[in-house]
Amino acid sequence: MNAAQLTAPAPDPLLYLDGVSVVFDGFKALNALSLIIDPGELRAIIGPNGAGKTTMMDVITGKTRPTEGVVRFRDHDLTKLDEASIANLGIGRKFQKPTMFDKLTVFENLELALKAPRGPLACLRWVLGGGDRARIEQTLEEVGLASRAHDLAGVLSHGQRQWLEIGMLLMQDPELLLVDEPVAGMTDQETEHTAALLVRIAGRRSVVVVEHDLEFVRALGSKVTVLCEGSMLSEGSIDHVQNDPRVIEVYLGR
Ligand SMILES: Nc1ncnc2c1ncn2[C@@H]1O[C@H](COP(=O)(O)OP(=O)(O)OP(=O)(O)O)[C@@H](O)[C@H]1O
Repeated sequence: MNAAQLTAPAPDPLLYLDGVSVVFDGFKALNALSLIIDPGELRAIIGPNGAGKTTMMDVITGKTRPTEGVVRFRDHDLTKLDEASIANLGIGRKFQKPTMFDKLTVFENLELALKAPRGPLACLRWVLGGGDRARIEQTLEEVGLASRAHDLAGVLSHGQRQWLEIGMLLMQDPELLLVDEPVAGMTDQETEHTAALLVRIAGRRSVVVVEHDLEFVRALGSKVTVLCEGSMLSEGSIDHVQNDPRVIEVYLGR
């Protein structure tokens, strides 16, 4: 490492949470949570049930307003924006249950996802251009569904449906993708494919993954944040957090 690299400033964070609390009827679902996600970073979030993982995602996407704290995406104050405005800034969220049109093909679902932000009128007049077709084909490759492009979404396996939904989110070109328990119910092979997929798509965008499956988290090879009782309990490599006595006590040791 040379002197210039040693003194190089850290990149401006893409997502910045500081002192974020959410109180539901006197109960602190988030308790002074701080979290920084860099551009292009892949981050895994783990923690026991009720730790506040979903509430954290809800705060980032504007579904839940924090009681206090700072939530910034680039230079935007997310606490002042509604869900639609936050999505338009480039934050995509994948929920556990995929939402797609079963009677359309994989390609058509991606095509529709590409049109979605253009509004209904634009959709009616919309003709698939060469550039758009190339983007759909690139996304099919990225999520590993190129060979299924012309199959109906309804006949896909559970894992393939999850990948199609990730592909549909990619069509909106998000800068930050939030992914909620992507491998629940997947076979081991599908789980491996999903880890490789998320590693592949991070870099060009940031990806935050909430997951309980620690073998999958290990396969991501990313920094891991452990939440507990609404706060950050530990952060570091999977080996670091798995050997942290506090994490073993509240999460892993049970
Ligand atoms: N709308 C709400 N009203 C009241 N309490 C809530 C609400 N949403 C969440 N909570 C509580 O806040 C705490 C954090 O919940 P959250 O769903 O964020 O945890 P989690 O880490 O995602 O858990 P899991 O792994 O089980 O999904 C829980 O105790 C939950 O019961």
